[in-house]
Amino acid sequence: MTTTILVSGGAFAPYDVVVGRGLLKAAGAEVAALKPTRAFIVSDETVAAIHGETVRASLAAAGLATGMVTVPAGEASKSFEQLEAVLDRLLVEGLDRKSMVVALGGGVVGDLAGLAAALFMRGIDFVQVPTTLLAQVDSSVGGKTAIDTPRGKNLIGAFHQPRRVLADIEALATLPVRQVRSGWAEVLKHGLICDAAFFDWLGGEGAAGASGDPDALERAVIRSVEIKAQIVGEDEKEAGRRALLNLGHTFGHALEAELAFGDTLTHGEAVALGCAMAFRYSAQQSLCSAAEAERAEAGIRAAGLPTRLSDVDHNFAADALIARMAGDKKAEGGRLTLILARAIGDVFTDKNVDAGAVRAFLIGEGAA
Ligand SMILES: NC(=O)c1ccc[n+]([C@@H]2O[C@H](COP(=O)([O-])OP(=O)(O)OC[C@H]3O[C@@H](n4cnc5c(N)ncnc54)[C@H](O)[C@@H]3O)[C@@H](O)[C@H]2O)c1
Ligand SMILES: O=C(O)C(=O)C[C@@H](O)[C@H](O)[C@H](O)COP(=O)(O)O
Ligand SMILES: [Zn+2]
Repeated sequence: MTTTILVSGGAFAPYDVVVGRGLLKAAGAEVAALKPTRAFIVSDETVAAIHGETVRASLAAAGLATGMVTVPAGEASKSFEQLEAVLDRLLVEGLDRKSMVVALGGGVVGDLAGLAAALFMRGIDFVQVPTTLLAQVDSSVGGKTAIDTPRGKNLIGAFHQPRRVLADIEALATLPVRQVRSGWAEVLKHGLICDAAFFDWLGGEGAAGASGDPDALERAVIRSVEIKAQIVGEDEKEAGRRALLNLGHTFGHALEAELAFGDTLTHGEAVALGCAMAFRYSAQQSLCSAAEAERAEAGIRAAGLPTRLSDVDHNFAADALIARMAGDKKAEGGRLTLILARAIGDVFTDKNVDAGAVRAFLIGEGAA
């Protein structure tokens, strides 16, 4: 059985997110239904070794000429170097404007392949086949594509919506537990943003998902995609409400950049820590109660995710973090923007955050 969630409402062509089991094997028929001249897989080396042949064979069986380019696994592949390598390969392979890029992998592959598709011949279609929990619940939906630079996270990119998303729950069976938890952070984030009952479920009946239970994972993916689809449909290009999906990211992206996008923190771990910090900062500013911030932190921690700077093996400097946060895409005219909380399930955008107050907060959190 599959569940289909429609993403629609903006200026973009509506598309389906299909969630279910056995979808990697069905990818050929799903892609062929979109009638491309050919399909070309972009993946990373780890995912290609595990799932590449299943998808390639499915595309071929559906009568599509196909091929594959891989990049090294990991965040470092969201780079100009790998973007250029992927684009060059698409040119060498002779893709045309009606060719389809198939992004097979986690958020790194989805963001990179999506940006390559947005740029190739000024934009060709792509399909997302997310193989991490994080990519299924978040990055494959909504059309944000990007690479990083040493100056910051996702600073070079484009909005380019996929034509379809195929989220195969079975693909998650091979995912290391650290990566399952990492995706769980973005699931928890969705509850924290706008669905307190969902947040409670994630810490109760649904908690088995954080250790890989497929039924709990499927429910978590479906609810997350519903939440994200609704927000993206209202505000594709983040003129307003979509910024709420950035809860925890202003802190989180600053931490990732300070760690040079290495392995110390995954994106999901950085978001988990960033969400806990956003709630604690909100409590410190008397925007939400201390009890609510503690409840948010407890829910994140229960999933085995970091919530404190002391959980990370690095000495962060408050001024360096503030400088990173000032370079965030939400910042306008040099003023910090943060997504803050009134309660679990009730967050808002503050575009006029006092950098001095954040600095004092960061020092209280243990930054130098
Ligand atoms: N575009 C968006 O809206 C959006 C949203 C959230 C996150 N992101 C981006 O997503 C990226 C993080 O994505 P991620 O957490 O998926 O990381 P990732 O793509 O690096 O994948 C994590 C690891 O899991 C491996 N892997 C993937 N699927 C596997 C499978 N089925 N079995 C075994 N191993 C598998 C990968 O090879 C990699 O080593 C970050 O760059 C983040 O900025 C983008
Ligand atoms: O889709 C969105 O909008 C999000 O903010 C989702 C985030 O989880 C994701 O990490 C996104 O890539 C961050 O966007 P950015 O604009 O801060 O780079
Ligand atoms: Zn994120």
